[in-house]
Amino acid sequence: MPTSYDVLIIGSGQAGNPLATAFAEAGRSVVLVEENHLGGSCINYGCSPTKALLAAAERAHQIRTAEEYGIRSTEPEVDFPAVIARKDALVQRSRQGVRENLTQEHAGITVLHGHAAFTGPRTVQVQLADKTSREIKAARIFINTGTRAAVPELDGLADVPYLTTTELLDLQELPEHLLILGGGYIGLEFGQMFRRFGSRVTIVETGRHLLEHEDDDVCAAMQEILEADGLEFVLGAKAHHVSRNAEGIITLSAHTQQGERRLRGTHLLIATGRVPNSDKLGLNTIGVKTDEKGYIQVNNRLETAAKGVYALGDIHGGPQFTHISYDDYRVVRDGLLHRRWRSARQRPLPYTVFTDPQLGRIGLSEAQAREQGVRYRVATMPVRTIGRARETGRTRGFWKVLVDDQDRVIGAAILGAEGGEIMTMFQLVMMGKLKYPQLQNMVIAHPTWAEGLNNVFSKLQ
Ligand SMILES: Cc1cc2nc3c(=O)[nH]c(=O)nc-3n(C[C@H](O)[C@H](O)[C@H](O)COP(=O)(O)OP(=O)(O)OC[C@H]3O[C@@H](n4cnc5c(N)ncnc54)[C@H](O)[C@@H]3O)c2cc1C
Ligand SMILES: NC(=O)c1ccc[n+]([C@@H]2O[C@H](COP(=O)([O-])OP(=O)(O)OC[C@H]3O[C@@H](n4cnc5c(N)ncnc54)[C@H](O)[C@@H]3O)[C@@H](O)[C@H]2O)c1
Repeated sequence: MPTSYDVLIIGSGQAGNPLATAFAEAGRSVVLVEENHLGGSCINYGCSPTKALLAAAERAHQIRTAEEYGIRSTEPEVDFPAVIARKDALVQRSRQGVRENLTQEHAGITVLHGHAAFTGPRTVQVQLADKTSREIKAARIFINTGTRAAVPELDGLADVPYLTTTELLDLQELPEHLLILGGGYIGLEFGQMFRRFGSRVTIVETGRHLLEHEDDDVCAAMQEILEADGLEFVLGAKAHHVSRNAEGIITLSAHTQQGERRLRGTHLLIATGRVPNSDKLGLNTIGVKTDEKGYIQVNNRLETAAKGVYALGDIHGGPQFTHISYDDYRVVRDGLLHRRWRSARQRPLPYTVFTDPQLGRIGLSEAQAREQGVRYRVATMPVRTIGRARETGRTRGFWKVLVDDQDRVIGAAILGAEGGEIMTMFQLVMMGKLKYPQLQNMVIAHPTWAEGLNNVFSKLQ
């Protein structure tokens, strides 16, 4: 006999956890099934651990460059296991926090550890960790199962002990030379991190520039900055073979426009995107549709083709960010619990690449504005013109802001110190539909990064 609940959540991701507590607070019986760690990828092997390690890498960089500020220092000694232990402690605390929130601070939530798969309409079989199974029925089912690293078809890869970010985050020895396949978010964040820990790093990317969705000038500036930090790039490269010799040296062979390249390293990180965890969910038994990559198809209320079944977060194809998954939770909570439906397709898309300096992005890029036929003007400003930048010695990068023919901001790419925070100011400007002359004349405390808002529009093309 299946056990019945009002709500079943599959996956303890960024939408599933708050959804469980919201339904429990509204008096519904909730069961949440997680096959791995509570908290999903962001907490356990995504955003938080990465940013904890990036902070350690930045500290090493600051020590290394302290003499530029008149502070004498020696080359920092990176105690890599200690760096990993600090990250682990943070992850443990966050995971524990999620567990307590679900199981102690909210009545009415049952947490099961196991793998869930559909066996019929609104019915799920859970294979529990102790090898027993449970059948569960629920009036509403929410799929929040996220993604895992995509592994490309590459001759020889099966015989090479490659890493994805999950394994790399638990490494105990610092790679001597890290080869990274893929120059996206993960490639750049991990690349700079390991370079600063002391590894040699080579990034191999198929595209002709990094960060495929950004404007050429932004990508070129990012590449220049990272090259100055000592990262090496092989762009426009088609990797076709990989092998490892008896000494543990990995050789990655790639066709490039300059001819064949054979790149040697001690470790290989695969960072070529993600694939959805939809393949072992039994979706065909209930008629949930997926696209050709396996992402679940949903409407703007996040409903799947099966009645009463919803999909939230990365599993419906992105954009794949924690804040988007969390907003999916808000869409469903408001719609189902408060009868206030809002479209999940109409929302701003802010994001930040956490390199140093960061790239904060909101709204249209210049290429997107052009493609969409939007009339726009561009303002750019080197970060070094901001007083705060010169005082703190953080002068790298530039701000790029687009305005429409009504003088309203329609997009920003902030490559510079605190790029994510400054981008969020532009997001507020866009929300408030402010016109750029209002920013030029706004009284801003001196000397802050925000003062750039006064000046960025002085060179509006
Ligand atoms: C290295 C890395 C760094 C990142 N950094 C950032 C960042 O800085 N900022 C940002 O916004 N985003 C970042 N992301 C992306 C972010 O982690 C995800 O977009 C976010 O976690 C949303 O995930 P989700 O809610 O869809 O599901 P997830 O958090 O992925 O959770 C899905 C859960 O479902 C479980 N599960 C899967 N199948 C089943 C099943 N059949 N039964 C039971 N349980 C199941 C999984 O074990 C997992 O715990 C990063 C990702 C990675 C990999
Ligand atoms: N700061 C953040 O918000 C953050 C950080 C990390 C990850 N994430 C999320 O995680 C997702 C996954 O990150 P990612 O970096 O793996 O994916 P990505 O899609 O950002 O980048 C993958 C890159 O790999 C390249 N590539 C694909 N196949 C290749 C091959 N065979 N050889 C060489 N290059 C190849 C692509 O051209 C692309 O540039 C991101 O899309 C993002 O949503 C976000």
